[in-house]
Amino acid sequence: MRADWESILSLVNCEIISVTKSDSLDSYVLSESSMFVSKDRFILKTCGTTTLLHAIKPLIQLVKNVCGFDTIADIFFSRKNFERPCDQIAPHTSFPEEVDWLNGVFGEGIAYSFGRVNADCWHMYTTSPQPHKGVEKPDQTVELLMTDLDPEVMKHYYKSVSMDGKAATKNSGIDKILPKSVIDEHLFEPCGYSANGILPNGQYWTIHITPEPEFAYVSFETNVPLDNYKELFQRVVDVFKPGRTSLTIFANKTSVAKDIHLELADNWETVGNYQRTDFNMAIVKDYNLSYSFYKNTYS
Ligand SMILES: C[S@@+](CC[C@H](N)C(=O)[O-])C[C@H]1O[C@@H](n2cnc3c(N)ncnc32)[C@H](O)[C@@H]1O
Repeated sequence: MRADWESILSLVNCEIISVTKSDSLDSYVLSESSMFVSKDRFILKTCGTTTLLHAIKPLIQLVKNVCGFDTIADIFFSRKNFERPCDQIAPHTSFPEEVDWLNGVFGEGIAYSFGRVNADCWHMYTTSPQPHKGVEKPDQTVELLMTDLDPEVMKHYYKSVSMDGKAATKNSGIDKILPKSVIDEHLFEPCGYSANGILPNGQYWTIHITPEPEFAYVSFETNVPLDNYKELFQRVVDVFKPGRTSLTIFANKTSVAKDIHLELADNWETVGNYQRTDFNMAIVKDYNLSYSFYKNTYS
């Protein structure tokens, strides 16, 4: 199986660094982010100039060959606007190009852009409603994409400061964000950090840090089910102290987080030092979705 994953990932331009397995989830730290595989879900997160969409067709074929599954309950592709779109390789040179490519595989889909398309924004593609049922089990994903990072805070993610990944996890406070997680982390040479956290029942979180001041960036993602993410948001921004961050929350109709969007709209205009500058809500098939953008008023 590992050889199959390696072959798919080679098309994307990334490699497996390490693997952690629980009874319901296999978690992979990659050279360019992370991959999570469970019985009924596959998540691939990449960065840089990787070509993530090249994984889709071989993945569909692999799942058919190995598991006999031939129906996709749902798919989501999302990303923030690129800092340097001209550095990207086809089919990732623009969101319309990515949408055309995805439509070529899945038929005419649904594409949205949230936030300010002339500044910070977040693009999302999913398939059109299908004749079969979508994901019925509770499903939620929360993501923070952070920029304007203080070099003092980013210093933990340099080999010259932290001896290894474990030291960076502890010294930075990442280990306190979702305690009791089994953490698989990697500190790159000379800098850069990736971690996957696993909790029971297929729950995961993943953090990727690019600390170089010219293009510093941190991403946090989890599927931990909560009916309010305010404390979690606060814990994440307390660790990374970004000047700016997006927050996206996806939750389907059976998730405990399904009504969080109303709470967000009414009560999350300011969270600690953070002031919301953009807020969009949408209902996409069985999912409630919100996009918020915050600025640190102290930075
Ligand atoms: C954490 S990794 C990949 C995660 C990616 N930034 C994301 O947000 O998903 C990126 C950071 O590791 C550093 N790095 C060092 N060696 C690397 C390698 N062989 N592959 C990828 N990143 C490497 C980069 O300079 C950068 O600071």
